[in-house]
Amino acid sequence: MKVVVVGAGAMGTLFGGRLARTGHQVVFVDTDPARVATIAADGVWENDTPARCEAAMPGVVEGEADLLILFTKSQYTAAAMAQNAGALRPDGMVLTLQNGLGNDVAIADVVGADRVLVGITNWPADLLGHGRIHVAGHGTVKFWSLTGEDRPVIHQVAAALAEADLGATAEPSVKAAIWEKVIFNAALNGICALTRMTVGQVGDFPPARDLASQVVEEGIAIAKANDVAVDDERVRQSVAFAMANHRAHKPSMLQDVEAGRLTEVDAIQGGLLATAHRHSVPAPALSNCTALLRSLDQNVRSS
Ligand SMILES: NC(=O)C1=CN([C@@H]2O[C@H](COP(=O)(O)OP(=O)(O)OC[C@H]3O[C@@H](n4cnc5c(N)ncnc54)[C@H](OP(=O)(O)O)[C@@H]3O)[C@@H](O)[C@H]2O)C=CC1
Ligand SMILES: CC(C)(CO)C(=O)C(=O)O
Repeated sequence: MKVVVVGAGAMGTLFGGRLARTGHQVVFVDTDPARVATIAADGVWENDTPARCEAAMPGVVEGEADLLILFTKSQYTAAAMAQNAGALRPDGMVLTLQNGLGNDVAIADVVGADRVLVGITNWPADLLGHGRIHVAGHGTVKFWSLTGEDRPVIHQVAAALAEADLGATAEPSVKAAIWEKVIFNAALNGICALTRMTVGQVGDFPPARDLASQVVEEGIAIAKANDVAVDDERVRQSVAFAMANHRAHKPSMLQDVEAGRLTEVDAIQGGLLATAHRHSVPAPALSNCTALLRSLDQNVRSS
């Protein structure tokens, strides 16, 4: 396959690098000229393992790609799609495994719902420098078509990701998994970003761990009020699993805070909170975390 990875950060580097190592032609697209130049010259590196690939600025690649994998932060989804949809051949597909709610719809607005594959991943990747990542544990990928239809391309993409050792499965009931992930991220990414603790440190410190549990319980109630059949125990277990096994990982939202970037609060905590308001579900812990994260973003905007 010819694959364009839009967003050459932590996750783009992981997915693009592994696909390149299993024989796919991978082009990274990123807005940072220094990052693009470094990847074009040196390829990408996962720990000590390199992969050769191409790199380009947005809007330069045209017309040939079978698959575009979007790994920008959610606040840049619409802009990144507007700039890079032309990289796809007319029936090429877009895969989003980004965190948060609403990325799928923003992509469908540009290419049409029948060209969108949507899902989740819990691979923990930390960006060390341009084209260089550390992967703090193992993860999986689940996705399906946005329209819900079963199509051969879903299985072709799943096979390519599985062959690249990304633990991918095609999963028709992905909607519940997406909500379970957003609840997980609202709790863990938010509290790690606010406290600057790693996942393991939050798990070890009872006040932080209890706050994470409150956000999880509120998130479960919000999903159910919105008629999404999340599995309560699976959400709790996923948080406990990350606390035990992804101990050193700095969630992507903490990486944003440390780098002085805007966070994905509007797509993650904000997406859940808007749903809570629509269904009049009380969510005091989520609401307070959202206000604090939006305050951090406000600092970034005014600095
Ligand atoms: N890191 C992780 O472990 C995980 C992350 N995720 C999710 O995956 C997504 C990507 O996260 P992550 O890889 O950590 O993010 P990063 O911030 O590391 O990477 C995103 C990259 O996209 C670039 N970018 C921004 N706008 C555009 C654009 N218009 N066109 C092309 N590139 C652009 C950014 O540049 P710049 O920095 O200059 O803005 C940056 O290099 C997020 O939704 C995140 O929540 C999901 C699971 C795990
Ligand atoms: C890896 C994981 C699951 C940890 O919070 C994540 O989604 C992130 O860092 O954004």
